[in-house]
Amino acid sequence: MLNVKWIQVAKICLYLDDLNEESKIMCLCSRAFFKDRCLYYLGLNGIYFDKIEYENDDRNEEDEEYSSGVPEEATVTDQAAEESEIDSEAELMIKLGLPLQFGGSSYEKKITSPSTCVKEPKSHKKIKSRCQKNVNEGIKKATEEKPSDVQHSSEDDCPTGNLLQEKDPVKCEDKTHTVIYSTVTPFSADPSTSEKWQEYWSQYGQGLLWQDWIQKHLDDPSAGENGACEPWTAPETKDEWDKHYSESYWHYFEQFQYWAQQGWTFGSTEAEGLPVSSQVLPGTSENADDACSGVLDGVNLINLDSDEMEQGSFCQSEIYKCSQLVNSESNGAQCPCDPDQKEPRDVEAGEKNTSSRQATSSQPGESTHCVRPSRSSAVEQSQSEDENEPPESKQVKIKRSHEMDADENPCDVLAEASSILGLKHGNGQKYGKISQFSRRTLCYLDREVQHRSQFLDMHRPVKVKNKHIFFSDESKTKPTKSKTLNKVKGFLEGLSDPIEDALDDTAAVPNGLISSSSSDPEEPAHTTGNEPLAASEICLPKFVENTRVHNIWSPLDSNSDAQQSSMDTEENSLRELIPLDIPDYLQDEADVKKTERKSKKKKKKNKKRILLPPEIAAVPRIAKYWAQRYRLFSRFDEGVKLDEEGWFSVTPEKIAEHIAGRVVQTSCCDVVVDAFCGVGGNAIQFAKAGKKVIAVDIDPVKLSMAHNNAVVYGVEDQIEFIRGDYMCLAPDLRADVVFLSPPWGGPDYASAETFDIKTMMSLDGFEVFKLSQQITKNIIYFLPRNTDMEQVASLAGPGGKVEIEQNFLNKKLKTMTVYFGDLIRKV
Ligand SMILES: C[S@@+](CC[C@H](N)C(=O)[O-])C[C@H]1O[C@@H](n2cnc3c(N)ncnc32)[C@H](O)[C@@H]1O
Ligand SMILES: C[n+]1cn([C@@H]2O[C@H](CO)[C@@H](O)[C@H]2O)c2nc(N)[nH]c(=O)c21
Repeated sequence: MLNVKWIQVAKICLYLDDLNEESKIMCLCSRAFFKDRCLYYLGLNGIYFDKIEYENDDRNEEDEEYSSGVPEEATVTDQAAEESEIDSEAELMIKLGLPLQFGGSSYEKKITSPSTCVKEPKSHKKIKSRCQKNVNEGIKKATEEKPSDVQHSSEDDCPTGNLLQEKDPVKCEDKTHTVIYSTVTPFSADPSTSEKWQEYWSQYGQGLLWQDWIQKHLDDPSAGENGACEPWTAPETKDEWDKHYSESYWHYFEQFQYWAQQGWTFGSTEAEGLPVSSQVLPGTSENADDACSGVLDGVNLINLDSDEMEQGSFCQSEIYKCSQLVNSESNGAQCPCDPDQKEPRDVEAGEKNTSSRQATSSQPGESTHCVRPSRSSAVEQSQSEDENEPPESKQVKIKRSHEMDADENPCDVLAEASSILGLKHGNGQKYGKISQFSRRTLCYLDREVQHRSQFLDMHRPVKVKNKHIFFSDESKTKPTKSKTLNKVKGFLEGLSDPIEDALDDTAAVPNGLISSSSSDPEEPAHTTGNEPLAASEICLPKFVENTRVHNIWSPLDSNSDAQQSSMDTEENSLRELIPLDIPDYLQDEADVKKTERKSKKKKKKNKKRILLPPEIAAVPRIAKYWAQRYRLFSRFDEGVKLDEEGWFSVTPEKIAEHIAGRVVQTSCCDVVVDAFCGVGGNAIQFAKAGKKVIAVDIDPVKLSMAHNNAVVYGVEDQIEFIRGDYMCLAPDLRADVVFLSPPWGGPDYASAETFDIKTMMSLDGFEVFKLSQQITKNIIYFLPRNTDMEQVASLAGPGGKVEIEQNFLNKKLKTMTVYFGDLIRKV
C-alpha cells in the first residue's frame, strides 16, 4: 500500500480566446504527498530500529496533516517530530547565531503564519491524535483502549449536543462513538466558548456534515438523496460516515476555535442574521442543498465582534473562502460565498476587461467556478460599508462577478496560483501556435488549500512583515568580531553554488563529514567549516561498497564539542537583537521556544557524526545525497550503483513509485518508454508495477548502472535497455506511455525564479514533447518544481487538458509531474 496522499487542489482554465470556450486549456492542479523520513534517518543512522521510531512519527504526522488542517505547531509534541519541523535553513540560522527572523521557512511557518496563534491545548493534541488513531485503526480497538483521561461516556458528552440526540445521524449511545466523542473536552479552559461551540455545532453540525459528505461523493448520485439510504445507517457507508463524522467534527471544531480566538462569534439566531435555511437539517429539509447553502451562509455570517482582529488579509480571506465545490448542474448547489446567486463565478484575470462577462462553461462537471474573492477588497468593501453598524451586525457582502469592474477586480489568477498554490509562471514562449492567454479562471477544488498551503514548504521567499530589529550598542559591535560571522562569511565564500542551493537540496558537504544533527531530512547537512579535510584527518570507517553497514558512527571529537559550545555562546550574544514588535501571541511562546532550543542543543551535543565512505568523501558534491541513499533506493545496500549525475538527478523512490502507480491506474498502458532512464529510478518502479519498460539513455555508464540496479530489484527481465539519443530514437519507438525525465541542466535549476522548459534545459523541452506526442498522447513530464505553469499547460494545446501534480516529500515541494492524455485524473 503506497503511503501517498493525493488531492486535487484547483482547476485553472486558460483561455486563448474569450469568445471561444472550446479553445481553453483545462489545467487540473493536484498535489501528491510522500513521506520517507524514516529512510532518511536510516541513511543518517544506519540502524534499523530507528526506522521504527520514525515511522511512528510519520504516522502521527499524517494524522495531523490531513485530518483537519490543524497548524503543525499545535500538534507537534515529541522531540523527533518537532525537530523535523525546523528546516535546515532555520537550523543554520541558529547554528550561525542568527535570529530566525532572518530567514528559514520554519520561521515563516512558525511565526509569521497567523494561524499559528492557535494553540491547541495539550490535552486536545493527545486526545485528538489518539482519537484519529482510533478512527484509523479500528473503532472497536478504541473502545478497549479507552484513554485514562476520559472521564465520561454518557450521551451528554456527545459533541453534537442535543441536536444529534434528536436527529441522530450518528448514534451517541453507540459505544465506539461514545469513546471517540467523550475524549473531547473542547474549550475546557473557557466554558463560554465551549458553550458557543456546542451551540454552533448543534445548529450547524449536521448541515456541515452533510455538505461535506455530498462534496466527498460528488460522483455518487445517490449520496445527496435523502430517505432510503442514509449513509449513517446504510451498512456499506456506515463506517465511512463514522470516520467522516469524526474528522468533520474536529475540523470544524478547530476552525471554530481559531475564529473564536480571533474574536469572531456567530449569530446563533435568526434575529442575529442567520438565515432560516441554515437551521434546516438534512433529513428534514425538502432540499438538501438548501440546507447546505444555508449552513454555509451561516459560516459566512460569522461576525466580528472584536477590535482585536488584526491578523491581516489572510485571516480575513479565510472567511470568504469558497468552501464548497458542487456541480451546479447535477444538484443545483451554489457557491456558498454567494448565497443568492446561482450563476458560477470565477477568479478571473485577463488582458481584457472582463467586467460584464459572466463565466460560462460548456462542459458538464465544469460548470461551477467557485471564487475565492480577493484577499482584502471584498472584506474592505464590506467593512467600510458597514463601518457605522455595530460590529455584531456586520455581515459579509460579496460582490457578484458581474458587479466587479476590471479596475476593482483584483482577482488575479496568476497571483493566486503563485501565492496559494506555489505554481510559478513566466513570460516564456508557449507551445505550438499559442501566443498568450487572454483570460484565466481559477476554481479551488480543495476548500482547505489556502490554509494547508501555509504549512507546506514551497520555497516561498520569507515574508517578514513589520519587523524592526534593533541592535543594541553591544550587539552592533559584536558581529564584526564574531567568529561565527567569520565562519558564515567563510562558509558562504566557500560555496560555489548559489545560496539557495547551499540551503536547499544541492548543497555541498565540503569536508566529507555529515552532521547528523540536521533536523530536516530534505536538507543537506551543514558542516562547521569549509576547509577540505586532509586525508589523514578523515577517520574513515571500514566500508564495503554497497553492503549494509549498520554502525558507521564515530564518537564526536572533543574539538567539535568545543566548537559547538563556542557557537552556542556566540549565538547567545547575537540573540541580544531585540525585535520590538513581536505580537502578544508570540511573546508567550518565546520563552517556551528558548527552553526547547536549549534542550535541543543539549541533545545535539550528544549526537554523533557520520563518516562517509571514501568514494563518496572524495566527491563532496554528492556527499549529502549519500545520506539520502535509502530514499533514492531503499535497497541501496544490496548493490545499487550511481554516478555523480545519477545521485542528484535520480527520482526518489517514493515519487517514482507513485508515478508508476498513476500509470497502473490508467487503462491500456502496458508499455512505458522511459526516455531518459538514467540509473533507473523510474524504470525500475514502472517494471515493479508490472509494466514492460523501454529504458533509453544516451550514456552507456548510466545504462549499465540502470541494468545493475534493475537486477537488484529483480526486474531486469521486464526492461529493455537501449543506448542512444532519444531525440533520434523516438520516431521508431512504440509505447502506451512516455515518461520524460530529461536533464534539467544540473542542480542549478532551482536558482531560477521560473524554470523555462524550452530554454533552460540542454534539450529543447518542446521538441522532446513533440517527439513523444508522435508515440502516444499519454505523456508524463517530470519537471522542476518551479517550472512555468502556463508554458507547461500550453503543451496540451487549444482545447486540451493537463494535470500538474506537485510532489511534496515530507511537506516540502520537490518536483512537478505533469500528466497528459488518459493519465489525467478525472475531476
Ligand atoms: C535526470 S536523468 C534521469 C533520471 C532518471 N529518471 C532516474 O530516476 O534515474 C537524465 C538522463 O538523461 C540522459 N540523457 C541526456 N540526454 C539524452 C538524450 N538525448 N537521449 C537519451 N538520454 C539522454 C542522461 O544521460 C541522464 O542519465
Ligand atoms: C537536477 N535534477 C534533480 N532532479 C530531481 O529533482 C529532485 C530534487 O532536486 C531530485 O531528487 C531529482 O529527483 C532531476 N530530475 C531530472 N529529471 N533531471 C534533473 O536534471 C534533475
